[in-house]
Amino acid sequence: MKILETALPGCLLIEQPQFNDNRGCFRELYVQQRYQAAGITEPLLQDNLSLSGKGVIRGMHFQRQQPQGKLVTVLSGKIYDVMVDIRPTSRTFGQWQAIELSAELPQQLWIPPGFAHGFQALADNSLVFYKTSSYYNAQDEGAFNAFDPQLNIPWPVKEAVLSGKDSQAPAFQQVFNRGR
Ligand SMILES: Cc1cn([C@H]2C[C@H](O)[C@@H](COP(=O)(O)OP(=O)(O)O[C@H]3O[C@@H](C)C(=O)[C@@H](O)[C@H]3O)O2)c(=O)[nH]c1=O
Repeated sequence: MKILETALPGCLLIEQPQFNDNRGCFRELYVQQRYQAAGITEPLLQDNLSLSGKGVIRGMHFQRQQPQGKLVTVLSGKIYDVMVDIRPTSRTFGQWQAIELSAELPQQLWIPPGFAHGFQALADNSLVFYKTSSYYNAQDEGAFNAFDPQLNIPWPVKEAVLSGKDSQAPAFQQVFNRGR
């Protein structure tokens, strides 16, 4: 397993070994001991799965009191995954990074607690599996608008599909009451 640092401290791109043979392939998605040794020490408590058609944007989401670290794996299709640093004392507060994850490559993304997260599906049937370090709590959820001009995230698919909730999400500055 190869761990690659990203531009945002704490966010990691993980390259996993994949074993191919005449039947197909095999890959371990999470081995607690190994991930803890790689610095992902949070217990991963919940597993989530979402399926999206091309153009779907989910985000930008976070939890306030119980921030969720997320270990993201794409099982089919391809996504443009975006993380935004919302740790109040971070020197990269308000900065974002995007990484493409495809089911064709044995990669994962670790987004630690303290980041907002969202993605756009770049292909139909994009199946995204992610483990989280704290439980989902609808009352604790926060969101800001994926099209916030301050962040200016260049979502690759122009015909975007969002939930009603996400399309009405407030601006980044309105949520955090400060700029970058
Ligand atoms: C996220 C989540 C949603 N739900 C429910 C609430 C709602 O009825 C339905 C769909 O919820 P949402 O519209 O919030 O789903 P979605 O937009 O896919 O939300 C997810 O987006 C990505 C980017 C993340 O990072 C996740 O943490 C999560 O916020 O599923 C749960 O029961 N448990 C969960 O953990």
